[in-house]
Amino acid sequence: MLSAVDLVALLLFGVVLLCSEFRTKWGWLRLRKSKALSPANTPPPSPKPKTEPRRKTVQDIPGPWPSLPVLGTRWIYSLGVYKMDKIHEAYEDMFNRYGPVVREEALWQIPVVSILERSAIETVLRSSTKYPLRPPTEVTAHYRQSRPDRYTNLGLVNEQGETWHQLRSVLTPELTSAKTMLRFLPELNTVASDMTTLLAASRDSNGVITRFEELANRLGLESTCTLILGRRMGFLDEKVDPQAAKLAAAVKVHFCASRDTFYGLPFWKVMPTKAYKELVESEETIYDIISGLVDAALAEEQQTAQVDAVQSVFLAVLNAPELDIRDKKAAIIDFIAAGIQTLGNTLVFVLYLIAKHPHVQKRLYEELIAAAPAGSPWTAQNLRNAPYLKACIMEAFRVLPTAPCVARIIDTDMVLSGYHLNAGSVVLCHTWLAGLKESNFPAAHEYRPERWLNGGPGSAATFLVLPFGCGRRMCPGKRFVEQALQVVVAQTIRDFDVGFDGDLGLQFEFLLTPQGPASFTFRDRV
Ligand code: HEM
Repeated sequence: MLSAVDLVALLLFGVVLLCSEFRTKWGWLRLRKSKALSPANTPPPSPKPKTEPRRKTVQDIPGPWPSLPVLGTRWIYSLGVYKMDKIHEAYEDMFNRYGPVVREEALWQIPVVSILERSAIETVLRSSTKYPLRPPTEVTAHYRQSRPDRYTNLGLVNEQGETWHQLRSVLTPELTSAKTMLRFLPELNTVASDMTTLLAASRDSNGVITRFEELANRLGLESTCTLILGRRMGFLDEKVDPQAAKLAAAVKVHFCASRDTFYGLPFWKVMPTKAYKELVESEETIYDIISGLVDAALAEEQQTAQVDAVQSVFLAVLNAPELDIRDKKAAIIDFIAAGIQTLGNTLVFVLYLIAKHPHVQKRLYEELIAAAPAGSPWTAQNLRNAPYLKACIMEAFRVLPTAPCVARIIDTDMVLSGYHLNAGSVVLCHTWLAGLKESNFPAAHEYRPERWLNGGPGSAATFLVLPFGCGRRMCPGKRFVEQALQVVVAQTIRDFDVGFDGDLGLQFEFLLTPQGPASFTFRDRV
């Protein structure tokens, strides 16, 4: 039994820990930035006339209340006000309650500002500097720091500044290159055709596949591995590969644990909570499985010494002279892990929206068979002749994006929707919810791919439909994902009439995900 003194000591210990190395990284950044702008370092302001209204600051932004000492307002997700797996609904509700700017407070009562107005989103995203800052997933950063045997840095997703820039310039040129994607296209055709064979084989007698999301994740894994490792892995074989299932499950747990530690109360910083333990376990499973794949690919590479056209990303990463082998391995692991669920989710959303709009599916099918009759491959030219296909995918990104907002730590002071924010503030740009406002897109809640034809919907799209983020921190997988989706959706719609009964539910798992089981029907085209 703990005595009162023990309890007080424990409490003090917790507070000391929280105050020291476990303090939120962006909190320090914010303090550093604000110090540079503090009165001691800036010339005294010129006296203002008494009548001038007081300028509104971050403290004036409305939001959930009360903000608890140290813990801020994160309790709203832990104490039942909002559900952790429905955070997308929580933001919609908060914007309805408080208006287009909402302030939450993270640990240490650091403000996290959510914005909905197009002009405000544009101001933040336009102000991109040399090293744009995105708030790190602190829990991953914390875990990686505890494993120097595996990681020398926090990885491309979580690093900032010079280190991020160095990783980005060394690791991504091959992945983002148009040439790489062109060389990859024939291989992608075989992946897509294996996917449709798998779909045909997985149907019941009514053509129904009850857990289509699992097959979509296998497609994400197979196509990403083929691109990153330069070889086929067999994850689309009819028999479920236990390793693929384990990996996909670990990625899901990883996203959920990241969500729970990000939005929940930050006790994981002082003791290993359930979410933290899940994160560590999933991170290790992902590392071990992908590391095994990388080692096998490396061994094969040395035996055959072949330089295949589709091995360019793998070789480019492995041959990067500036990097430690731990960095190379971690980068390959991160790329593969980044591709599984993101691509899988997006495929479910795109096919769902097409299935729910038969006139869209009909028009798309007609375009596809005209561009590439059944049996012919998807070439760059065929795909150029399929603008409606691209419009269907783009509109799906607007209506149901996998990444519903873009996060930034602003690096200059700015005025957003009338509030003055200091450099160092964390801002969440809610591009998805903004893209569903009538003022930005007419008939905003309707799935209308036509709006993307003939020049597209104009300026509203530039900063609101950003499925891959924007600027220098934009997703390096963008080109690959766009091409993979085009080929797989084209192949699927050319081979099957796709149907979906009812409505697809949504879950928030750090990403927007379909709430399984997602039941699709795939009927052969006659
Ligand atoms: C549908 C699939 C995907 C979606 C919707 C998606 C979305 C995003 C978004 C929104 C960001 C943040 C961008 C920003 O802050 O401006 C991002 C970053 C990133 N993504 Fe993706 N992604 C997808 C697939 C992939 C794939 C396949 C890879 C790897 C091959 C990948 C690797 C990364 C990396 C490494 C970053 C961090 C980039 C940096 O900070 O410099 N993603 N992604």
